[in-house]
Amino acid sequence: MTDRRDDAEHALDRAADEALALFADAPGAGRMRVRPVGRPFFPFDEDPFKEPEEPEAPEPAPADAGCHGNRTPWPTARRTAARAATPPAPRTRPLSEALGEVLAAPLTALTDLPAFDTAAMDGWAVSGPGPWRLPVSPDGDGERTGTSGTAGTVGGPEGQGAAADAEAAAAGGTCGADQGAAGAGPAAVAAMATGTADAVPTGAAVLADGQAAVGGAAAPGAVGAAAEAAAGPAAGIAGAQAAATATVAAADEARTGDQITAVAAVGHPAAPTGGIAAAAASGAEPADATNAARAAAVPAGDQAASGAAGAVCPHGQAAVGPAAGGPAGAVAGGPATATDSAAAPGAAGMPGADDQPTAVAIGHPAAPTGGLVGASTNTPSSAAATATGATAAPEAADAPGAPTAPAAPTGGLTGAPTNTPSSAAATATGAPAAASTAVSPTGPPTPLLAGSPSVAPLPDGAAVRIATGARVPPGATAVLRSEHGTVRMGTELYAGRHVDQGQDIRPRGQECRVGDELLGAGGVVSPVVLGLAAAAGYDELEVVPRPRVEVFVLGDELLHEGLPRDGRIRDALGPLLGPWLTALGADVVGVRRLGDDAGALGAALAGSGADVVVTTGGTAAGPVDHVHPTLRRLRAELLVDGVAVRPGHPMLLARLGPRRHLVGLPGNPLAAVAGLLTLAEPLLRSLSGRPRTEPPLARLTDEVTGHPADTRLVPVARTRTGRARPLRFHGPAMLRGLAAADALAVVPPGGASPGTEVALLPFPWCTP
Ligand SMILES: Nc1nc2c(c(=O)[nH]1)N[C@H]1C(S)=C(S)[C@@H](COP(=O)(O)OP(=O)(O)OC[C@H]3O[C@@H](n4cnc5c(N)ncnc54)[C@H](O)[C@@H]3O)O[C@H]1N2
Ligand code: MOO
Repeated sequence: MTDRRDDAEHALDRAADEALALFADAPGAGRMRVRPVGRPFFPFDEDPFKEPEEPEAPEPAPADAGCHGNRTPWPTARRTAARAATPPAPRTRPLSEALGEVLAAPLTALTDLPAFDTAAMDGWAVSGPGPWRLPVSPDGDGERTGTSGTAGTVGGPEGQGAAADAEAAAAGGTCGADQGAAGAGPAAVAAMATGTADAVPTGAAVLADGQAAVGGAAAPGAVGAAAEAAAGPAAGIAGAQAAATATVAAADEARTGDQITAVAAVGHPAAPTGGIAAAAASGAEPADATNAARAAAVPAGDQAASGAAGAVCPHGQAAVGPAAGGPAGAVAGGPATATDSAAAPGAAGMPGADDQPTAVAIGHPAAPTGGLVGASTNTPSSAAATATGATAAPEAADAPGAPTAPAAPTGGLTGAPTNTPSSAAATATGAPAAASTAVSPTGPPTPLLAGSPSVAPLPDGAAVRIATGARVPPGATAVLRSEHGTVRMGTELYAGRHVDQGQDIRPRGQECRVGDELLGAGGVVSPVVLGLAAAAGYDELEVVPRPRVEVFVLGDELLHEGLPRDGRIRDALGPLLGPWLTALGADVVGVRRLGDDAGALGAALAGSGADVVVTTGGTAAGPVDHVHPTLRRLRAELLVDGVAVRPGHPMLLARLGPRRHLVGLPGNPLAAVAGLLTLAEPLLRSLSGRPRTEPPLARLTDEVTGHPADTRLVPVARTRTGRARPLRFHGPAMLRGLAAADALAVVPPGGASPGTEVALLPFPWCTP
């Protein structure tokens, strides 16, 4: 059946081809011949894509060129178009505006990539052969398990607070986009925790949409500033931003042993009253608690609190244990995963703020004292603020009146529509005393997170929790994946399998070194190039500006909507050409319908500021074909006036002035596309700085009857085996074959037999 249909199709194709040949007006119609199989066709024995040895000046069209004159051979026409113009001077464009433009200079790495050794997996950075010792909390507590964090869920009697255990926050303290906003709702929120920095790099900041959110570890001096900022009467966004800023700055200066304050601030853009909920943790020095309390003392107060905790989302819609609370603050319950915590009833009780139903409490079970704070921000690249130091008060989870936290599908913290590229992390502990580093035997098991500014060295035999993307500490020899490690006694880490040196560490410079050429000049800036450029440190790119192109659609018979009627037809080229030209690298500044009005065409040409004007129709010598007369009047120079190609032979290329050109496309739609790919494509390629490329070749599945003297351009579809199948409905006025095609095949005079290799002019949206 298929074969018979194919046969029928091919018979139709052949009939159409023969009809075309019969109507051919070129001399030598009787000399029809078929090229031998296996030889690429380049009409006139010349490769149309090959650069000649000597650059040629464009040849002016012969005086008698045109419909019946000495039309330019197709390969020459393409070369002439390619040489008609040169690219303008490059310019610098921000990344956000460079898409589709062409690199004027090579893209050279401004940094090593990765910029530093990073963990490729979540797990532990380890030094030397195992087993390894893990850091421990001051109370001797270590990690509970090899792979999951511990957390308690609770709200105090006053129902306030959220605390995040370091593990839990890192693993699941998220503000997933699917999760409902909770906590402070539209109000701005700030959450603050005090404690002791347990590692130099702790803390960082997260700002999303500019409104929000920091978890920061701050030196004592900075704590007050941050607190003040957060507590400012402006509250809301301003306060949150100020807090964020202050905390970021402070975090950079934090040193081991510093008393720190983790501040998480979120301002919602729509915050009407600007209330800030500040959550202060204790388990720290009283002075810090005071600062924290100051931060909490917000005029709008409905969410203000001390001893409360916050889980913060970058967009600020979410997630805090917002309400006021007693000094007892948050409390911690038993072990639980972050997810459990989030879903747990009463996890975040908050009476007195009925419309703030949620806060998720994740208290560290081992936290010795005081209210605590966990602030967790989350973004795609992950961020979390963590705190420990909650006081155990298991009964608090059942506090009457405590609203139920919504069952968040994932993540330990309440969610808000969120996720932004910015990210950071903060860690704080409620440890009242001594300094600790990531590997201190007295320090808590603090994970190293992506975005940490610096990393303390890891001594031989030690291990520390690390997240994917985090800097690997100096001295680390490998990363042990979390699923491959087992923690015993809380402080000993065993590998379930052999760990190779360097395993799961992405070494600095693995992808490129600073100065490496990532892409050559002439590359088109694709979405991927934008990403690569950003990763490599670029804010802007040097590009060739897109040529400005204006399309003039000529023809009184054209309708722009509805069905053909009264002898009039729809304009098929206006809708087709704009996007096609854009895909060829043009900046299409307009598509104008000018009818068949010589005056309007002249005025439009004279007034156009485009680098290239593309006209459709009016190229022949009919009574209302105004293109030639108008070009003559404007003293335009005809570079190509008619091409020995079917369809489309009346196509033309003219120079309107310095750096201004016109491509005249015939009105028949397939003829117009033939002109587009013969003249406009090479002209735009040159103007936009795109390099010339070798045409793809493909063998024909079937014979194509040739024109005796002219090149034929035939719509073809690529088969699964890479052959080119000539398509039906390829008459000059048709679009149907073109719509099913991937390319136009270049068939030389005389035609081509099945299996013959021909050059293709691919459509930009199809892979060759
Ligand atoms: N005496 C001769 N007449 C013609 C010759 C020739 O050599 N000697 N060549 C024919 C060929 S080949 C072509 S192609 C056309 C080119 O003519 P024009 O460029 O002047 O185009 P028009 O006459 O304006 O239109 C031709 C045809 O296409 C239709 N058309 C025009 N614009 C559109 C559009 N935007 N969307 C859809 N269809 C369009 C128009 O209605 C006509 O049917 O000249 C032959 N004549
Ligand atoms: O070949 Mo025309 O018939 O250029 O469309």
